Amino acid sequence: MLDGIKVIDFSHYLPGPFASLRLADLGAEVVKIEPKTGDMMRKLTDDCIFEANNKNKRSIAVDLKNVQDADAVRQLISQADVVIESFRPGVMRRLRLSYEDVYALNPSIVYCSISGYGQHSRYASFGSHDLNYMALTGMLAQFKDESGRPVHPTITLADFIGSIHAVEQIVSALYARERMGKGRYIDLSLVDGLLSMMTNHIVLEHHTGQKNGIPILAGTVVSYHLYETKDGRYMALAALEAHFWRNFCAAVGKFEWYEGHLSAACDDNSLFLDMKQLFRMKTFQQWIAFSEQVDCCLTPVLETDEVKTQFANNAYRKMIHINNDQMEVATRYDEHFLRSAHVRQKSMNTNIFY
Ligand SMILES: CC(C)(COP(=O)(O)OP(=O)(O)OC[C@H]1O[C@@H](n2cnc3c(N)ncnc32)[C@H](O)[C@@H]1OP(=O)(O)O)[C@@H](O)C(=O)NCCC(=O)NCCSC(=O)C(=O)O
Repeated sequence: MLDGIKVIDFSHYLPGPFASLRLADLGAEVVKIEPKTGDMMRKLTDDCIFEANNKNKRSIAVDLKNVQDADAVRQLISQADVVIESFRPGVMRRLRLSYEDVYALNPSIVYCSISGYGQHSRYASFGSHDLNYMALTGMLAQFKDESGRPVHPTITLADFIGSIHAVEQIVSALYARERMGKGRYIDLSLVDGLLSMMTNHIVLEHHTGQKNGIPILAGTVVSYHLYETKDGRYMALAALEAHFWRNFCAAVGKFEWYEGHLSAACDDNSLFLDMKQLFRMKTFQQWIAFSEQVDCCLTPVLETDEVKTQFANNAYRKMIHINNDQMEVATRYDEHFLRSAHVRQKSMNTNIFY
């Protein structure tokens, strides 16, 4: 879909690389510009993480502070459609690779700067990471333990949402360029991307005082809740509509529960106690078997190593697959793409990492 689009990607860590991976998987030709010392993600974590976020791209290692290397990169940019960078604001200007510098070389460029706080805010010069963005947007406050302490997230939501936000903006800018003949600059803040996911929480609290988002989706009713099984695993029941709840009640032989569809998930409610007891009567596997028979929005809460095996649909869609002995997760479903994707491309010169 993005065949013929050339992306020069200076970004490091996760948000920019995952954005350019998505563009590569959509057909763009991506050249990753790395420092000669390597991307930080190579140093901070396992190689497989670097590979997973940078497959399907070419890569060159250059010293951007060296005049010859910088000129070679400018040459690449002059023929490119998109530039992505995610340094602290000001870095690209010092390297003489700011939007204005690049625009002078290639006025139709779509140039996306990814940062924590935007390019010009009071906080722009501060370094920052996913945990900071989660903390500053109210997102982290959504994950608390029973004593009210925030739980350290084990997924970098701001990074991933920022990547998708960047792709959305870049693809829109490319589309606008088709119609109007002009590129543009995108000032993409990871906080902004995450904040937009807090829309419902912020709006609802402002207008009604209601905390923690839409109550009916936040575990407050019996039909939309997590239940523990006999063997200590969990099932996610999301029978929001009356017909799903009816199906559930019928399948467990409890027609008398029907009226309690949206009753409170609290221990004062005998129906909730009965539901908890019911779920503790069967094992996780027995509830999985039940969930595959009854159309009631019931699913197992899977561990990471189970997502491929315990939900047949994930295997059927081939989003997770083994390619040349490497575990891969696709960025989108497309039968043709999945057959041909992820062939590692050849390096551009002798300085390359792969
Ligand atoms: C991630 C950062 C905190 C890292 O901060 P720093 O380590 O202090 O790096 P900076 O970006 O300030 O500067 C990078 C420096 O490396 C130099 N540099 C970079 N590439 C090159 C090459 N190829 N050659 C020579 N020099 C280079 C660049 O010129 C800068 O030098 P000087 O000009 O001499 O300074 C920051 O980049 C940042 O806030 N970025 C925006 C938001 C972001 O991406 N956050 C991380 C999300 S990922 C995440 O949260 C996570 O994974 O965890």
